[in-house]
Amino acid sequence: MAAFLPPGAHSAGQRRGTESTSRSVARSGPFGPSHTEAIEHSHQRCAALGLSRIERPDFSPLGRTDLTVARERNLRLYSHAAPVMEMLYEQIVDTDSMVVLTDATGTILHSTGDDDFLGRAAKVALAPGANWSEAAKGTNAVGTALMDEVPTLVHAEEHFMHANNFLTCSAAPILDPRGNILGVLDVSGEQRSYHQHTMALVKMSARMIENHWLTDDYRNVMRLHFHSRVEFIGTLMEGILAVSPDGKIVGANRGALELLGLSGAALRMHSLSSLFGTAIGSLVDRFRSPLAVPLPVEMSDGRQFHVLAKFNFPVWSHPDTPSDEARSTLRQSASAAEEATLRPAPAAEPSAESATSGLRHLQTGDSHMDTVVDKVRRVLNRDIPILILGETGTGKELLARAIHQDSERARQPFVAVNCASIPETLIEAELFGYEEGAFTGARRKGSVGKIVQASGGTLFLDEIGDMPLQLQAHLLRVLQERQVTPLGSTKSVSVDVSIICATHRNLREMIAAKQFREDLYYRLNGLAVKLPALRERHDLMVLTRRILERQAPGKRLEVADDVLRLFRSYAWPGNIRQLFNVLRTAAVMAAGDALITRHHLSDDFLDEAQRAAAAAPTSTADAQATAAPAPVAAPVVPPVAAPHSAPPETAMAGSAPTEPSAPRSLQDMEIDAIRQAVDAAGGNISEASKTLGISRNTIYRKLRWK
Ligand SMILES: Nc1ncnc2c1ncn2[C@@H]1O[C@H](COP(=O)(O)OP(=O)(O)OP(=O)(O)O)[C@@H](O)[C@H]1O
Repeated sequence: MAAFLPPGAHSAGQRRGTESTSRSVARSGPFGPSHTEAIEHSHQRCAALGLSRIERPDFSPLGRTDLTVARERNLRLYSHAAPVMEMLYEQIVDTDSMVVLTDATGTILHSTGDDDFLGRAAKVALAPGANWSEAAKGTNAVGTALMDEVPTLVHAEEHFMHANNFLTCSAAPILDPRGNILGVLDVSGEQRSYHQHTMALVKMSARMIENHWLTDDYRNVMRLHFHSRVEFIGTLMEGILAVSPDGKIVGANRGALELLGLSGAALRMHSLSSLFGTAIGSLVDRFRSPLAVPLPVEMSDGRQFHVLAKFNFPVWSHPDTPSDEARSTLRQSASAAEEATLRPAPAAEPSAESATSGLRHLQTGDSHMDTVVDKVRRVLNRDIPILILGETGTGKELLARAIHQDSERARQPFVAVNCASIPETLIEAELFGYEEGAFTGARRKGSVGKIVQASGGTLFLDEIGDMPLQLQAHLLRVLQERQVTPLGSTKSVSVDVSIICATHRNLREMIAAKQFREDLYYRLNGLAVKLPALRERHDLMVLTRRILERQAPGKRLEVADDVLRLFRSYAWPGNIRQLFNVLRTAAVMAAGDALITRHHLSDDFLDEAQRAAAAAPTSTADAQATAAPAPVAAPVVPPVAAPHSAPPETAMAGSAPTEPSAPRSLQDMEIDAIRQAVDAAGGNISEASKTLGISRNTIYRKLRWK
């Protein structure tokens, strides 16, 4: 008997089905044998985990703050997914259904759907904040799609927990161009609302999000749009490859993997010439013209595709770019060596990416940040592991990316692993990879793991403090031996990765509490730098301007004085991420207006900021003096909020008029004057330099923290 029932024949069967065990899942139900097999495997996993089928729904979703943090962490995913979710919902409106977006751990970030159904769904915790991983909810489309990493339908009684049997759910994982899971898109509905087209819609929608993500990630490198049928280029069915300036394949969408029949890891071994027998120079030549038509190419096994190249990088017009003549000679036989010849000299080609994302872009007038950047620059390319400390949202990942971007490894992958967001049981496999069939639930073909994926490039281990203790020993071994042995394998793979770690935790305290290995700590901590909290920074204005310019390019949005005062008095617990979110909303709300006022701020933020301002009549700078933040860029973990440890600059910052006046040096007063001028000029250093009658360089020099 099928444990699930075809649409329409639900009630009696459903009651019968509630008594079934995993063995009673259909041998071959209406959805086909491979579907049935996947559900059976999932049920076995759930049974092995000791889950109960009659468990009551877990109503302990994330608290509001944790959900906010989860949402903020996944803001980029949501910004790509939101319009697609809306469109998807339009297709299923009034069908007792909802659209769900989860993060990579299965935590629901957002949902949209029919009101009645949202109410029913909430009764089984199918609502934002709840986690729908298999370990939490048993077999379900989101959790099982995350385990199997493929689009997954779970219908009615196929759900492991009986409470969920009224649902039919179609979910597709959303992957980034390097194959990392970003989250899951799901349509869940009343099981009677099952429609066979739903899964196709979900898959197409996930693909749309992935394609947007890829285009966004690689807007500064060449993108190849291809298909075996020329009319499919530009549709959701097309393959997209991202090609680095030296011809390496650095990213691919799902369509590309399917069309080429290659895994992401296999594709990364290819270059443009080994794949399509063509060199990047010839594509640049051909597709420089907007009228160029797709180029037919042939793979070494005889398969034919049509290729359209898109690029917008200035690097190709650089004088060092080979001449057309040189290119045409090289074009005769496109080998990897030739591509290397085509590569412009590294020193002469700052890519468009690095033009907006390198370390210098983090220097926005805050002397703490200048010190951090200065320290980091000194160890760049020296094979010294960097440990980035700082509160959540202070820009740790951004700094790590900037370090990679400015390093000699910039052309190689930057692979980020968030040790806190991967379930503990999966971190080991995720990092070190695994052989085919290494453990239950492993993908059939095995996986190379993030360390190997980062080979030649940078591995960013975010939230390293959350890495389980036994894995710390494994990681230490890998770092010492520079060899990885995938789970279930006896063969080691040599790796060359630059390591950057980050954490908001106090690792020293964790070492004292035996939660973090001291030997690993010293291995990871070649240089520790601490990013200042936003409330400690003195470039709020510049950051605000910069973020607004990004959010509303060319609109020259200004911020009303009282809003700026509010910003300055607020403590920004979510740091730059929170500022970014507040401004993002404000920029949208202010569409058509030139000035951001309180009306454009979300009520939530306004309430909180006003309350904070009322409670603390002095400025944030005053607050800094009392909060005594930790010194920046300390060699090892500095004591967070250690009393009386304020660095000299903090003391300066605390010298607002309301502060009981301690004797101040001429130098302090000079710096105050500069800060005021920079602030009055809205962060515009040139303008401030004119007002003060000193050069821009002098301003930068004076503001640098010594
Ligand atoms: N200097 C900056 N200029 C503009 N935006 C920034 C800056 N620093 C950080 N941001 C933005 O703030 C957000 C958070 O940054 P990021 O993810 O790097 O912080 P984090 O410290 O790694 O956070 P978490 O600890 O939660 O992982 C991102 O949207 C990032 O683009």
